[in-house]
Amino acid sequence: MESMFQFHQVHYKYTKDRQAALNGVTFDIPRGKKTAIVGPNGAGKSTLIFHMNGLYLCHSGEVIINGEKVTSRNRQEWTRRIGVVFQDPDDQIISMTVKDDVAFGPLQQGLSPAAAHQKAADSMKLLSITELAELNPSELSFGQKKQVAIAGVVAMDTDTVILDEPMAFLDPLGQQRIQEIMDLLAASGKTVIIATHNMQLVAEWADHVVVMKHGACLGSMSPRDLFCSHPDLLAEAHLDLPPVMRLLSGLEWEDPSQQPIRIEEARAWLAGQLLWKNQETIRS
Ligand SMILES: Nc1ncnc2c1ncn2[C@@H]1O[C@H](COP(=O)(O)OP(=O)(O)OP(=O)(O)O)[C@@H](O)[C@H]1O
Repeated sequence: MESMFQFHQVHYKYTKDRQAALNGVTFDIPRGKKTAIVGPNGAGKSTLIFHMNGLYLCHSGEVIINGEKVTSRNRQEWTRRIGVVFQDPDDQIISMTVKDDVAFGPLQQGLSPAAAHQKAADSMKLLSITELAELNPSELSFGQKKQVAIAGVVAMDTDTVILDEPMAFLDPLGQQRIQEIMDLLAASGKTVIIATHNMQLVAEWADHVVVMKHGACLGSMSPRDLFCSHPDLLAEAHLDLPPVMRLLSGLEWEDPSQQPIRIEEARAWLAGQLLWKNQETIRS
């Protein structure tokens, strides 16, 4: 599997007197797949994301994007080529109207104003936020601002889209719409990466998962391997099983000799039916 991102022993400290936010992080993220970065608060997920589009340069180690090392010379190119939706939309929204804000990224990429505004209109339609187009972003709710920030990145039509906590503050309909858009982006061959605390979303949606804690990568694997074979890693990162898997982990036979098949296999099979039904069938 080809890698879109390779992190090798990456270190990053915000200030000299504080603990490193990234402390020798090594992992790969596959190209053209759906990856989730998980971990408790302060694990370093957002800091990792800031390294994925050249916004931050690591203090030691290397970040390789699409086979090319990120340096001070090429970092700005990655900012145009990798679309990132920040956790806080207020860090991202800068224009006086929603439509200008959504068109900002395509304009920065060099599109004509007419082409950029067409991309913006298409993107707002996709997110069902066309009615917000003429408003000033400062008048919007947090969830609406998040949708505007996502529309701005979708309008850039980059090969890789990274979303930091894409579902935070969205209502169920808004969450469903964003998940559909994440699927649409992935189905068109893009690499889609999210940082999330939502383990059900990881189980249902991701092909690959990176587990972070205290600025270190504890593991990089498929969700199935994480949830079925490495519950120890979940516990170490203070993460929970998805609700369906929690239910299955309570499944016990009173007399183990009466078990029709091995309990681990039964759980894995059921999880496969409930969570990974759209993905390759679970190994028996
Ligand atoms: N601007 C900053 N200045 C100083 N320290 C920072 C800054 N931003 C983050 N940190 C520190 O870096 C570490 C990693 O933070 P980061 O935001 O990357 O974690 P996270 O996994 O995204 O957390 P969350 O799930 O809460 O969003 C934390 O210890 C945090 O306090």
